[in-house]
Amino acid sequence: TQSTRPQRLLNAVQKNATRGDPRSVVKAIDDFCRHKEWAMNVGDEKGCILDSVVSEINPAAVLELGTYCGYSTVRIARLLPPHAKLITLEFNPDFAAIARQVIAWAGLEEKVQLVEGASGDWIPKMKEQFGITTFDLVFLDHWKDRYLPDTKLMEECGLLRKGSVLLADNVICPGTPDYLEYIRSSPRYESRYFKSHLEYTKVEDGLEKSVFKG
Ligand SMILES: CCc1ncnc2c1ncn2[C@@H]1O[C@H](/C=C/CNC(=O)c2cc(-c3ccc(F)cc3)cc(O)c2O)[C@@H](O)[C@H]1O
Ligand SMILES: [Mg+2]
Repeated sequence: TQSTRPQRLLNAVQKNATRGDPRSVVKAIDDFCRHKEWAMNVGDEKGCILDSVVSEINPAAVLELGTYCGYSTVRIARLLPPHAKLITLEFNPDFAAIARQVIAWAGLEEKVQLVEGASGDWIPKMKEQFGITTFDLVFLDHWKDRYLPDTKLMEECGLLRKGSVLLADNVICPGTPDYLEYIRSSPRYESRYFKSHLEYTKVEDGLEKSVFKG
């Protein structure tokens, strides 16, 4: 049977990365996507911006929306302090299965809780299911038309505190116009655009970093 791109990406990790070495897992995926098959990981250029935001916040509780193959999950989790937790939501079971193996290869299972299901169903359950009060950082990288409804849902569920940071991928390409309009015009957020490029290409894209004012 034909393999899928995520399966071929996982094979590249298992072939080229060292078990327990997150940096080598990130490099193996970037090499695969740059030289073999493009895939929608945040990538190395935007990934460095993600790294700097994570390091600046030093978060205890992170939520990632849209795991895909686990590239950004590994990028974030490798920088987390001991006892910090990253919860990542993924509703495609095939992608979730690949991501679990990528996260395991990096040796980061202890820091990551991959939850299979739709963000809209799980965001309201975060407190009761995982004992989360608020998130210090949320990385939005799932369907682009879900960024805005899920942000409003997180507000309603009291999952954001004064200083919580939302970091959104792809605000230019493919684009998230309704989310950008909302977050940039809302008095409850301080937003900043980090200009970059679409992963593994020269096309413009960027990350929008928004701090919740409470
Ligand atoms: C229902 C809520 C919900 N709950 C839980 N999981 C959810 C979910 N909605 C989606 N997922 C999962 O998240 C991932 C989807 C991610 C969607 N990402 C892009 O579409 C994208 C595209 C380009 C690009 C493509 C082609 C181009 F030409 C240019 C750019 C570049 C990028 O960086 C991109 O992130 C998958 O694993 C979904 O299963
Ligand atoms: Mg993306």
